[in-house]
Amino acid sequence: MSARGEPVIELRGLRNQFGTQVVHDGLDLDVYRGEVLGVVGGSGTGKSVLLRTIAGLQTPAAGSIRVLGTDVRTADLAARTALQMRWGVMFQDGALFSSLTVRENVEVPMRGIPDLDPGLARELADLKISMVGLPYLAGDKYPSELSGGMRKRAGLARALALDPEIVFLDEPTAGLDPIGAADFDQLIRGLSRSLGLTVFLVTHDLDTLHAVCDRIAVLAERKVLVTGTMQDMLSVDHPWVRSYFHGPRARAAIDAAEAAQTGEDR
Ligand SMILES: Nc1ncnc2c1ncn2[C@@H]1O[C@H](COP(=O)(O)OP(=O)(O)OP(=O)(O)O)[C@@H](O)[C@H]1O
Repeated sequence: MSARGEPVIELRGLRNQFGTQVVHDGLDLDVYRGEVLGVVGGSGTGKSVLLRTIAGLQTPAAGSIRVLGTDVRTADLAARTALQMRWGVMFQDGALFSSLTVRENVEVPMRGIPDLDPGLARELADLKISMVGLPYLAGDKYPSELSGGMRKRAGLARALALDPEIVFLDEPTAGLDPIGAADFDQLIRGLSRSLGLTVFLVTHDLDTLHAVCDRIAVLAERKVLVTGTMQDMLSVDHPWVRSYFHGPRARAAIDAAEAAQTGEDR
């Protein structure tokens, strides 16, 4: 798909630091409506910090963050609350409340909707649970009764609870076996296409980049070093980018993607 709609996330001059450790400095990034952007980078380059900063869970030291046209840093509380209802976040392992059932977890974001009928909230939650491919009965289960893959799906259902325009996913396939990871990739791809979602996806998983992402942003040297398609990444002359996109794992991911494409073409 074309990755050039209207920008829904615009970062300019972003700076994040913890004490004397500067994680981001002068970071610029645009994310366009309807695209799936994969964010990659070496360990500790600040991928999760970036996600948390955009999603309003962390305050940057400097820079501007516009999401869906609103300046997150200067907006008043009402505007920020309204904005937060237009995105969903899925953390690694789902980050579910262990004392709540899956259905109750999915209902949590709906508590912000005034006068929402409890029966309707339940129906909406069940709809989200089925959208992510969980069996109906999973709604009554507690997170500890689910597999890791099911917990991730439940986390995704909760991120989708309010029909968001943007979804932030932090390493969605980490810890899944290859088949589970491939299934999850297909789920993300399918939902992003059918719902027109913009997806900001932090990952280490080359298969995910191939299967799901329209564009890739590489974090290095405290900023977004480069953005582009997988094809673009292959010609970037930077040590980390070269070793990541040309290493043995990259070769295996390219082979797998080509095999999948051949299967689709038949
Ligand atoms: N709340 C915090 N307080 C202090 N330092 C932090 C905090 N959160 C993150 N950091 C530091 O910021 C840096 C970036 O962390 P982050 O988790 O974003 O990296 P990452 O790129 O997601 O890494 P990985 O690929 O290993 O998950 C790390 O050095 C980390 O220790």
